[in-house]
Amino acid sequence: MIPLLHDFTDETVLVFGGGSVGARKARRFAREAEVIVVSPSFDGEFGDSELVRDAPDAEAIQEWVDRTEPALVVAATDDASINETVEQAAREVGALVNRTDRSDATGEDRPIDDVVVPATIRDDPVVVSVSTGGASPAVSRYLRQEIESDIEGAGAMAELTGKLRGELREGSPSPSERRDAVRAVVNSSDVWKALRTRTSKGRKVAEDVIQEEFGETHGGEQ
Ligand SMILES: C[C@@]1(CC(=O)O)c2cc3[nH]c(cc4nc(cc5[nH]c(cc(n2)[C@H]1CCC(=O)O)[C@@](C)(CC(=O)O)[C@@H]5CCC(=O)O)C(CC(=O)O)=C4CCC(=O)O)c(CCC(=O)O)c3CC(=O)O
Ligand SMILES: NC(=O)C1=CN([C@@H]2O[C@H](COP(=O)(O)OP(=O)(O)OC[C@H]3O[C@@H](n4cnc5c(N)ncnc54)[C@H](O)[C@@H]3O)[C@@H](O)[C@H]2O)C=CC1
Repeated sequence: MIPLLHDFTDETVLVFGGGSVGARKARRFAREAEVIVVSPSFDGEFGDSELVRDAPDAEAIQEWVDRTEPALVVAATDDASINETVEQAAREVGALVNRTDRSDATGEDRPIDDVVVPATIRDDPVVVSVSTGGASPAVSRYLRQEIESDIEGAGAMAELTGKLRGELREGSPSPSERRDAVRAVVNSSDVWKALRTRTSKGRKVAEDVIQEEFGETHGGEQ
């Protein structure tokens, strides 16, 4: 399986099943997409999702999919045959489908076939995702917890170097000088330390690193 990032802004995610799994997926996608959850009962927090109380049969499931034109359909009911119907309806319209009751782990012949939802750590705009390709979600959860503290400051670093590379692009450095300057900032433990301690010095420390880098680059070989 190959990871991709997908922008769900202005898109619809249609979730069937309002149990704890449906709720978890709904909360995740509601931060960006319009989420509609269809289920006869609801258990948990669904974020900003629209909740529709209904126990749709196959025909009604297809109608929901046709009407809402979702980018992604999540099958999260506790009924495998309903989840199968949801998957078929999603495929009918070319939507992505997430079968929450599928994995490659069991050795049974029920492959994932489409998308899995990874464990995710955010320090915006940085996002780290962990997947076991469906083999063991508990491992994804464990690694997510392990990695959480490692990426502290990464969001601030991405924002800072994003700005700096824009500024360098407007200035005179060549693309290779620019790359070296940005790499030097990202590799600098002083900059990371400044960003992690949230003193406002991060930018100043980064500028010093760039200054030093250009001094060396101009003096040495390219
Ligand atoms: C294939 C996949 C499809 C999908 O849902 O996208 C899937 C499928 C299944 N999960 C099951 C069980 C559990 N899932 C979790 C937790 C998470 N599951 C997530 C994703 C995925 N789960 C996809 C693969 C991801 C990958 O590639 O690793 C996470 C990462 C993301 C999220 O859901 O938000 C989230 C952690 C988030 C976090 O903490 O950060 C725990 C842990 C716990 O709850 O403590 C358990 C209990 C322990 C265990 O069983 O391992 C079962 C068995 C159900 C049963 O036995 O009935 C199935 C179905 C099956 O195996 O048949
Ligand atoms: N991917 C994951 O991370 C995990 C997946 N699972 C799988 O996900 C499934 C759901 O798990 P839970 O949320 O814990 O189960 P649950 O039993 O709490 O929730 C199932 C929901 O589906 C609803 N439902 C039943 N018929 C429906 C229909 N025709 N249309 C729409 N909704 C309908 C029920 O009312 C209920 O709200 C489990 O069967 C299991 O296979 C379980 C744990 C983790």
